Amino acid sequence: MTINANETTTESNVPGLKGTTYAKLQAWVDEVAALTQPKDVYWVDGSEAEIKRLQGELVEKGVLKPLDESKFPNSFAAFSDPADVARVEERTFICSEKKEDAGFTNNWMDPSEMHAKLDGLFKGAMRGRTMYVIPFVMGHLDADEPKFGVEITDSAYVVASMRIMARIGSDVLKKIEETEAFFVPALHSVGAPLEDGQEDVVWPCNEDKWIVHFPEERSIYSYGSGYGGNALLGKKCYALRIASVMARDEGWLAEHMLILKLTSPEKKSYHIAAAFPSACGKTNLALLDPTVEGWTAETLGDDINWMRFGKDGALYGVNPEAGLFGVAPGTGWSTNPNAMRGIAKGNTIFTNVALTDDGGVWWEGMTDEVPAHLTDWQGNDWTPESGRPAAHPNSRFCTPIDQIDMLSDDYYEPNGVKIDAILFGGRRKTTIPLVTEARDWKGGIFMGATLSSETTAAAAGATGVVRRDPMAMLPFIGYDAGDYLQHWLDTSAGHDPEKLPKIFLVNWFRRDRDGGFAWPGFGENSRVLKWALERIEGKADGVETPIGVVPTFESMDLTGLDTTREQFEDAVKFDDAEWAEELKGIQEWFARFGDSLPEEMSQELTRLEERLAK
Ligand SMILES: Nc1nc2c(ncn2[C@@H]2O[C@H](COP(=O)(O)OP(=O)(O)OP(=O)(O)O)[C@@H](O)[C@H]2O)c(=O)[nH]1
Ligand SMILES: O=C([O-])CC(=O)C(=O)O
Ligand SMILES: [Mn+2]
Repeated sequence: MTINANETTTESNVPGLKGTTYAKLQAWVDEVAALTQPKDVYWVDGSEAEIKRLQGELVEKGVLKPLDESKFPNSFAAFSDPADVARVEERTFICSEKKEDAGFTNNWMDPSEMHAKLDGLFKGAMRGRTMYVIPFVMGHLDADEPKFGVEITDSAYVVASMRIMARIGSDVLKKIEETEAFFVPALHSVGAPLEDGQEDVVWPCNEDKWIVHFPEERSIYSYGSGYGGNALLGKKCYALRIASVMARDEGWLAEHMLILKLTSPEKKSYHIAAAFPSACGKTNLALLDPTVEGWTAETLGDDINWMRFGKDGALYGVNPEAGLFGVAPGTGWSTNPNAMRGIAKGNTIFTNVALTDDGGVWWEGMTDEVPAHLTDWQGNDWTPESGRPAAHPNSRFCTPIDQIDMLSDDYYEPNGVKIDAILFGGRRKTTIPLVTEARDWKGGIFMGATLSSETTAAAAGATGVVRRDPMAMLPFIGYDAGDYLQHWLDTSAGHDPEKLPKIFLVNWFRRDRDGGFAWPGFGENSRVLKWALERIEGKADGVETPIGVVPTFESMDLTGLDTTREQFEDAVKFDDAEWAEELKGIQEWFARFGDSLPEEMSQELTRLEERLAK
């Protein structure tokens, strides 16, 4: 077996690294190679020459379809197996030493039993394939304590995607070596070994899927899927599940949040973090085009926010990712022009979108006009009469974040930005008003703890079912959910309440009496953010309800919108009957925590019960 796939070539600019001087890493790579038996091992250097070569190979194999250069330069479309289109929560495990440390929200298996299981699955799993070694860092390489990882994968599509989503390659490896740093070992295989002479398929994967985390070991194993959050292990697996455990142990917060900077007409800037479940509007809000007069927005992150308290007592957040892995459907020139402009610059991998006849891509909501003919994500002819979506509902674009024109310079700040407000939000047709201000910090944590949302296509399983999703972290908390809530309370305890971010609950998805969206959403959400920031400044009115303060018709800047008082009421109303139902849902939810529910959360529930009973 050669150490580098192309070691024997004589070109001077041969891409790839020649292994590592760091014995601990080399030993792990050797051990994995011995187990998985790849045809060769390739160390990813992250260079331009390397990615060009990989893209060429992927195009030749039909894994990537190049798009028309004049429309989407250096961009490609990939099409997954129809059974490998989203995260698989049922197949995701937290294998803590003790079952109770995984909590009731996670699947658990005894770590030694799981290791035995994984050894069996990974044995020979990479036969006939190249094993790629990707050194990566989540967050900045010059952060105080850079968070390193090394992903081993047998998928070149994963390499190409990781190169967009994280900082990878030779600089990272050099720093790991120099500092003999701790790194999270993250092993991925599509689980489709090739026997001698066996032809590969375009999207190899395995029916049997395992997404496994060992929190104490800080290690990740992913088997059987090539898709997004299952396979790009720096993202959900590391930056949320493993990082949430690191954060618990080290006193910080790893959250499923966007970060947005907003500047008022008076040139005062604020940073807003917002936690919404998958496919509930993070990327769209992160790329907000404000419609409200005089306000400007800049992006810092669209999915993950690592937060720490600074010496000054304020909370600082940083986006550890380098790309966007955004939901394509609904992202369009009218709803999200900032995303569209970024994508149009190219260097993008699209997965499971539809193809236009002239070498472009299309998905539902991209343009108002629907093309007369497309090739759908499964390769079939498609016309508007086909009666099925052309793009998969969870189709995605994977684009470097620095292509976003509105990217804030603060994105490059290794220790992050001061967070002024936190929004928790979900997708609810009823019950949850457009925006509600929490009474105080603990009331806000309660809002996050009881957050609920209808399920979406971002995860396999039924969609449209209301479920509780604490801080939008239900599928991503790497330990016990009650301990996670307690950690939010503990890390913030003792801090000056004046310095803590103000918390709001939002819902862009409420329906009006006619069944349509009660609020126009997207860029118009800037009006809601303006109201929230004016509440912080003590400048906007609101009405007290049992759940918190909601805006009055007069307090919300609706200039230029034709929203009537009646429509606005539909969006913001607090409804007794809906809340009688909601309370039951919250009580049932909290009952599931058993002893691990923080005392302060049951106190908050009692207070809510009292206010609702009045
Ligand atoms: N009605 C309405 N739909 C929205 C709004 N914001 C986002 N959406 C739609 O919600 C879907 C998901 O939005 P995203 O912004 O991609 O969600 P996300 O939270 O980033 O999703 P993940 O990347 O899976 O974590 C898209 O189809 C959007 O068009 C809004 O304000 N109103
Ligand atoms: O993880 C993925 O595949 C995509 C994503 O961002 C999410 O589902 O939240
Ligand atoms: Mn997103």
